[in-house]
Amino acid sequence: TTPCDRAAPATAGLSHDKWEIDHNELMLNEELGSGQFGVVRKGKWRGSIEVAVKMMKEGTMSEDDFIEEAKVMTKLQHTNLVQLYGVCSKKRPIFIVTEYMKYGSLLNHLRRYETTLCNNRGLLLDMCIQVCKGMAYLERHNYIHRDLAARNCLVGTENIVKVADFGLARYVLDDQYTSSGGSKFPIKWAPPEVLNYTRFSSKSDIWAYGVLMWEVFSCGKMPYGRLKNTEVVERVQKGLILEQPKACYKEVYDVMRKCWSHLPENRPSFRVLKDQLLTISQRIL
Ligand SMILES: CN1CCN(C(=O)c2ccc(Nc3nc(-c4cccc(NC(=O)c5ccc(C(C)(C)C)cc5)c4)cn4ccnc34)cc2)CC1
Repeated sequence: TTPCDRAAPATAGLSHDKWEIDHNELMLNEELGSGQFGVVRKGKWRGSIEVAVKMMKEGTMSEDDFIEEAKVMTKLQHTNLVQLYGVCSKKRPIFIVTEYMKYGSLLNHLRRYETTLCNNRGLLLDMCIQVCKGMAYLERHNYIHRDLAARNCLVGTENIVKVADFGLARYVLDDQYTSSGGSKFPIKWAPPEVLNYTRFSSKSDIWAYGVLMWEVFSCGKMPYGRLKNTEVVERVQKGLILEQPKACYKEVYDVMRKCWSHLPENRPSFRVLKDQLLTISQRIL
């Protein structure tokens, strides 16, 4: 028998609905911030496990569909994915309980530690590779993120970076966020086929990953600066792409440009990208 090389899922041993967490086993502590769905708080589960708890504001999410999907999400387990431990769905608001990441979003981390990080290109490349590993795992499981960006990745101890909120975008009810014409739609991370037909795929995640790499090597700058969404759509349709960040290796920028190929089929897969980035990092580090 092959040794099970993965620790038993943290949700193992729960009630028969192993994705259901008993809210009596949760203790809520300080607020970590608020997102699309309302407040997120730090917490303790079963007295010792540090968790982040998203308290879903009523009417912000199609809850029943999400609870159904949570069963699948809890099975997605990788060192570079923020682990979904489960949900408290027996009462409203529902809670989404995940592993806790101590240093918050990658975007805020890049901005907070810009001076040290921006001079450590090896660390920036390592962060990109970690995100790529998490995304290659999702790609292997035919799972599309739909809102990959530095703001939706999280940083833990020892500069570990994990992809968060994968697939969650499908359950947002706010059409300012879901429709490509809406004010909250992540236009600057969207490829032409998403802007024109909202056609999401792992290849649209690849485009977003290219923008995430640009964010990392720009230490948290806003892509396309202060350009309005309409101006960005026009540029992307014309094939104009983001410029090479100052701190960026030439070979790394060449990888970004491949992620921004106009046609999805001309973009690399995360599996291929991971090997390319590892080869570059071995050559330059
Ligand atoms: C007062 N202190 C200030 C310093 N501080 C931090 O900087 C800080 C430290 C750790 C943090 N950790 C986490 N923070 C969050 C968190 C915090 C606020 C907002 C959010 N984001 C969301 O709730 C959210 C994100 C994306 C989406 C869509 C569907 C649009 C893709 C919907 C909702 C997450 C989630 N986490 C999951 C695991 N760990 C964390 C967050 C912040 C902690 C608080």
